[in-house]
Amino acid sequence: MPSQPNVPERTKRSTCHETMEREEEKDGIGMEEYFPSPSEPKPSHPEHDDHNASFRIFHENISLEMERAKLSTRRENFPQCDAVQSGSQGDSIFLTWEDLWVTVSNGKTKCRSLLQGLTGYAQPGEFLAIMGPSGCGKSTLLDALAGRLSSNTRQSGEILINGRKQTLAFGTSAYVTQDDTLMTTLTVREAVYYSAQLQLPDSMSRSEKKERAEMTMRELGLQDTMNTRIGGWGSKGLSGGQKRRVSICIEILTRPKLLFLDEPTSGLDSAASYHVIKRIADLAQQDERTIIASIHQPSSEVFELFHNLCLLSSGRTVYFGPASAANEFFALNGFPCPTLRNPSDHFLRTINKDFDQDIEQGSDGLKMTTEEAINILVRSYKSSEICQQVRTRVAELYKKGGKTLEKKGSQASFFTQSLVLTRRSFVNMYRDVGYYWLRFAVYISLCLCVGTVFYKIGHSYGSIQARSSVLMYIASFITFMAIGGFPSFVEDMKIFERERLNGHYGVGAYVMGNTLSSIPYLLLVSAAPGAIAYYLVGLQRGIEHFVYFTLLLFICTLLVESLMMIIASVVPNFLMGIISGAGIQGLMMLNGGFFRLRDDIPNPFWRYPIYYISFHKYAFEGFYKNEFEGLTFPSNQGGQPILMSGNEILRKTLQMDMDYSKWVDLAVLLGMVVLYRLIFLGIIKFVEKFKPIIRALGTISPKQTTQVMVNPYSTPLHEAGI
Ligand SMILES: Nc1ncnc2c1ncn2[C@@H]1O[C@H](COP(=O)(O)OP(=O)(O)OP(=O)(O)O)[C@@H](O)[C@H]1O
Repeated sequence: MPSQPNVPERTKRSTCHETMEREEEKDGIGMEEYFPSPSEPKPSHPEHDDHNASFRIFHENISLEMERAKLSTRRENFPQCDAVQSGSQGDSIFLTWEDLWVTVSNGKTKCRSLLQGLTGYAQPGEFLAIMGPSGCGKSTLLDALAGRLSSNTRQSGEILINGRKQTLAFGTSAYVTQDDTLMTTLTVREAVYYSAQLQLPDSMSRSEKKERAEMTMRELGLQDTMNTRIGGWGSKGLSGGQKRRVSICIEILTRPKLLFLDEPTSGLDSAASYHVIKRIADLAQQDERTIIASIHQPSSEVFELFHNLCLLSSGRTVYFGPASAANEFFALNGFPCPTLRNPSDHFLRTINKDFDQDIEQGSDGLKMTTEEAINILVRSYKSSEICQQVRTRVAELYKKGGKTLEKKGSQASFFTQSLVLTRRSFVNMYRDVGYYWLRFAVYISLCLCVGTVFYKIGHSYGSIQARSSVLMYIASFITFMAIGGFPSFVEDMKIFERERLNGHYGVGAYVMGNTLSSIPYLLLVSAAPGAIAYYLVGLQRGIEHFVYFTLLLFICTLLVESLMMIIASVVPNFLMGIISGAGIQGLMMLNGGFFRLRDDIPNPFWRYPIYYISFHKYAFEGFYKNEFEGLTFPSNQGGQPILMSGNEILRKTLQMDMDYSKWVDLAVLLGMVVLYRLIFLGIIKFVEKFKPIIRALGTISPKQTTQVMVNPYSTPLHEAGI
């Protein structure tokens, strides 16, 4: 039996791992009884002899499989696949993880282990399948390996990429997540083609990119749905399985060196599953890519495409090794797969403890609970030769080392990325009926209402009050309505996050595309409804006044959208985001100088910082100056008919800053738009940068782990000399 280095004293163990270990032991069945180590002499008994003989054969088979796996990675000259991959020979990626624990804490005392001391590897040319019952930790393992664990988790153990501690970010790997985050308004062809343009190098011609996109779509069986819109809530388009294939298609366009797939076959029928997995397995074998995928219920044909299998149950390794040897491992532990059952079904049924079921073991049909069966397999695996070989391979890969990963990301230029993103975002917006056309209709209706309520406002004394009200309504409420775009921004942010993490484009190009694409629409909603209100109300005549009015309305709407983009990047939740946005705007509106004149505000906090950073101050000033300057109104003071200039009203009655022109107000608002967009850029750029730091703060080093929650296999293999 392989000795486990540095097994700590039981007394030192923390509550969390202690409970877990006790769970393992409570069945009271020693694994040696079921799956003796080949190195241990056993009493001579015909049955034992048979068992030992088959056991030896099993280990020989496994050794052969492992050797075959090693040989495949020793091939020095990886084939050059095509111009796009441009990966120099030998720059493939291998991953090793050792004693990997992931925990979440549900409070001060409770701690739950999602992954418990996993060790394994994934190497070029191989497809590693992660299987196990729902909730066993497959996605958590993928997230941990891809460096994408959520911040409430704690990780310990070592994950090495090419034998070094380095991060996988922005295009060094691709990750097809469990959820399909796609632009619902695009057709399949558009979605894939835009992605190809974003990711593939400028040196490739448009037709080559198109060809690559079409070929990949055909490989994934999407040829009949190319012109179908993806669809989403309220507009049915593709089926779940078709969306899954679009997500995979987008990520394999550039043939990434390391590909993570979380349940790539969910929603697919068995034939589609086979073809999709076959394509991915081909990618691994022919192109020497490293593929790690979590899979539910593969058919036997699909199962045969896996090189290695990692079988998990409640975060523990039930088996890690050649997929072809898993059946024998189960059989030797007394859980042979019935002749007519698919091996993967059999494995999952044996280790799924979510449902009450009895498992029969061995030829005598000894009945036991699933929990007991899992404990037998987990212990048997830990002490087995194959586990030892996996650990040896991990140590070998560690010693072998490899290249430090270069920052990859998109191979298209900033200009191409910005252009494609602008175009894509524009297409997405104008096809979005709710965001675009419904909002437009509401703007038109509201402006018609404004026009009819304040129709032909005139120049009487009373029109001063009416003018102030209508302009205040336009400056605050009409611009406030830009908040309605928030759900689209949240969806955009989800797509951005996926594409950004997979290195499809840079943050700068995204912000540029996002800003440019919204300009035509915002100009339209400012000009058309604005013109209706302007002329029905009878605001000051003159093209200059109308142009200023439209420009100001446009800048204010752009500003509110920019504010909502910032909120969407921080609070990616519809309800919370809309409430936060409304709250901020309400605060700014209140302190913008209309509801209470600046000098009358008693609290200096509202009177100074908030008043000056409130964009409503500049919006009110701009609209008022544009309207009142140059007009005269009769005054009723003392019953004498005196004419009062608009400037006087602004200065004396409304206490507005008249030291600068209305164009300065417009310029300040434009500056605010730029500032808000820069803040948005900073957040999405630096939040990503800070994530590894936040994660690192949450990461417990192996040393701390031994102190805090003693881990039975905490010494790295290479340090242990394995
Ligand atoms: N960030 C987290 N915080 C709290 N619990 C988590 C977190 N991530 C995962 N879990 C829990 O860990 C367990 C494993 O989750 P995971 O998503 O890895 O399972 P899975 O094997 O991929 O399941 P499925 O096949 O159903 O997708 C689940 O019980 C889940 O609730």
